[in-house]
Amino acid sequence: MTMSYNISSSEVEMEWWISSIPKVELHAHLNGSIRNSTLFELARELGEKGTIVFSDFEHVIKKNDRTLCEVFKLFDLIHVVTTDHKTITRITKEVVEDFAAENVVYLELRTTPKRNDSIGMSKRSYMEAVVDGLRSASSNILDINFSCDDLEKFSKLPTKKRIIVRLLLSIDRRESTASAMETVKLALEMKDMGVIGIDLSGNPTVGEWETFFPALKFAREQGLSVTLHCGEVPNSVEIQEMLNFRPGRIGHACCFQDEEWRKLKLYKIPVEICLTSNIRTETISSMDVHHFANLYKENHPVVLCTDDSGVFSTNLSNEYALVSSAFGLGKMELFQLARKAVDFIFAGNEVKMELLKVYESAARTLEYN
Ligand SMILES: CNc1ncnc2c1ncn2[C@@H]1O[C@H](COP(=O)(O)O)[C@@H](O)[C@H]1O
Ligand SMILES: [Zn+2]
Repeated sequence: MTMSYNISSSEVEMEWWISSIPKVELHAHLNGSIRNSTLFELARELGEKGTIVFSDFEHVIKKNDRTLCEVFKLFDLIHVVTTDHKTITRITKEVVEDFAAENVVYLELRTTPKRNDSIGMSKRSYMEAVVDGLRSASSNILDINFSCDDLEKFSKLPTKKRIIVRLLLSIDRRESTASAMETVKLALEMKDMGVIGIDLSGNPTVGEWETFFPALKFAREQGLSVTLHCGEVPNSVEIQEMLNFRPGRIGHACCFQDEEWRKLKLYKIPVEICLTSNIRTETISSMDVHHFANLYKENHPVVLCTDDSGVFSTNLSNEYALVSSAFGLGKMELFQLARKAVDFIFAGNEVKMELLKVYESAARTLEYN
């Protein structure tokens, strides 16, 4: 008896093709990208020790439809399970290996440095645990202290095992100006460990732009790149202030009014598009009204990203497949979309040149029909 599946052979072929194109991921939160299996394993261990009640945890984790506010409650829960040095090292290693396995060749991984005095964790020791995770990843990862010679070898390394990783330090919107400034100073101290920028994220209904502005301004003056979660909820005043700051990129741009679209396009600020995240958190009601279509049509800089691949059960290949099925992009357009993302990375020209070589070589071997 033959089994019947809902997926056609052409869809399977397309999935395979998408997984084989080199991809660039610019918006991935470390703790949101944790493997489901790891999350359950860690929660079960803490349940056995009596630190948490596993069944309560399981109930929240397994829930599929979550509003944006519920997602932030979930993150607080994930942090209870993940925030110790050993676990942070482990999940960093796994997240990097997972991205490399689907042919992500360049990853800007972002995470919020956390302080927890009760376990001797400072923001710095948290970040050192992340860097240890990068060092222990089994992929041919070019992350820290790479030399130009290493970089030149990159495009010749075996596919699905090679990845360049850079780090962005996130400021959580619950933080004070002093705490945000501490994160920026840490980023500056860790420049030689792959840190290249700052992200502003966290619950968009919490905190004021004025609180973060001094730290973000200082970051930029000191040569760090800045990306902002912008317009996840309607807030015209804040969106305008963020756009006037002229960040290097923004994430989401879901709740923009006409004037804000005009400004975004005038300033040509690249947008990190997170389709599954926007649909699952109901920030956008359905794919057919998603702003990707208009931005893409108008040739505005966009880059497809996962946001929280663990929490939203997606990966970058799946985001490309979604764009193909929802907006009708063919193989050539998908390849060009992936390649164009190189223009918007925060790493410097040497890395860009090497990534372009990866795309040149892929363009010669891939078939587009
Ligand atoms: C769904 N859209 C989103 N909007 C805003 N912030 C988000 C987010 N998804 C994740 N984060 C931010 O990233 C943290 C988890 O990773 P790290 O602990 O930093 O590694 C969350 O606590 C939140 O601050
Ligand atoms: Zn995000």
